[in-house]
Amino acid sequence: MSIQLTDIVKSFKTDRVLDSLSLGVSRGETLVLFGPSGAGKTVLLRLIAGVIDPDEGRIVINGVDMEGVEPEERGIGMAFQNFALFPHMDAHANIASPLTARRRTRADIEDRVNEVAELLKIRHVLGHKPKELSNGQKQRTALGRALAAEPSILLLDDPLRNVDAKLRFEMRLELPRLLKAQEATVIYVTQDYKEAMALGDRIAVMGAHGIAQVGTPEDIYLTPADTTIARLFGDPAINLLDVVPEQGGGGPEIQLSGARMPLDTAYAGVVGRPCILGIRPETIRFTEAGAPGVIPVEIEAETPLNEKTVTLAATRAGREILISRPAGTPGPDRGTAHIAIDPSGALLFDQATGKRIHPGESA
Ligand SMILES: Nc1ncnc2c1ncn2[C@@H]1O[C@H](COP(=O)(O)OP(=O)(O)OP(=O)(O)O)[C@@H](O)[C@H]1O
Repeated sequence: MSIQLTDIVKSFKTDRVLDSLSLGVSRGETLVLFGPSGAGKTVLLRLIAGVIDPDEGRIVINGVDMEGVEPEERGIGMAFQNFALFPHMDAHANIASPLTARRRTRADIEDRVNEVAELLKIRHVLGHKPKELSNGQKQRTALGRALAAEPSILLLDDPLRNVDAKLRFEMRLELPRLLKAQEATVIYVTQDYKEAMALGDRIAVMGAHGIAQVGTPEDIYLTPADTTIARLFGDPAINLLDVVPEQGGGGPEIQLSGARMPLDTAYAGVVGRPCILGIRPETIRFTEAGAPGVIPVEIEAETPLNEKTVTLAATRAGREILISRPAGTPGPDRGTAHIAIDPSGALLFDQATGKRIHPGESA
């Protein structure tokens, strides 16, 4: 492990922001910290950087306990939300500053500055002073400086927050390559789930009391620990319907719109238990009436969403369901339509706690 946090506690007055948090990040891994405002993401980065100290717990970096180790001795590069650029230097000099300090050759510095400026799309403003840069450009310059320094550990606090949507999209595609090429261990904070999924080897989802779930983007998307996390990932959001599974002829099933949707037989233990059925909009498809498990719905509205078309439909009981399909593929007109839900993608959560019910779990 490159970074190992064990039982970290941090309070401000009576407010316990981090409560016994443990987390390990492997060498070369990009770990995304994802969560709502106030969850303690920045506090966690500041603790690792050594700007503040934990009340309890241990921080070990590359095998060395960091207690008493000054921030500048920790070998960490940072780009925080407040840009902290040198105001009298242009963007080029700001990005080059860690390399100049290390007395790298001029040609070396030029190559490195141009490489990060190219990636961050700021080559055209390299001659500008911070006051002539937009917030998004300042943020990218600060990120460029952190990248140029090539630290073995890089802490990035929402570095694309002020960057417009189109650039964010492009950087989501390009940043992972650059971070991998750096071979740095990266902790990357964001509130944008798409950024989290694009950049993270793993994602740590932070809730009110620390880390709610850690896993690969796929783990978090396909098997979220609870309904809150399920809702945070996905656009359109996951469908969540209150249901009570029943015993059918071939195994557990759910009644929807007068039809019967079979559940995986591993869910036999949930018959009679109040559950929430979670269905991702893209796992539902329109189909013909008549086949077993096909559910009739009324189409209410349709809207384009980026590269998808999203349909709002209602069951006979008036429960609304979102269905998404690739834009340009045919869909039904208004009126009655029929849908099929892939049971292998259906998730079940406990109605009382919101926690995901694992297949094979008994009542
Ligand atoms: N120096 C401080 N003094 C008092 N409270 C603080 C201090 N630093 C952070 N906090 C509190 O700790 C909590 C977590 O703050 P933090 O900035 O880590 O949240 P965050 O998850 O990074 O949010 P955001 O995404 O908005 O940056 C907040 O309630 C904040 O008010």
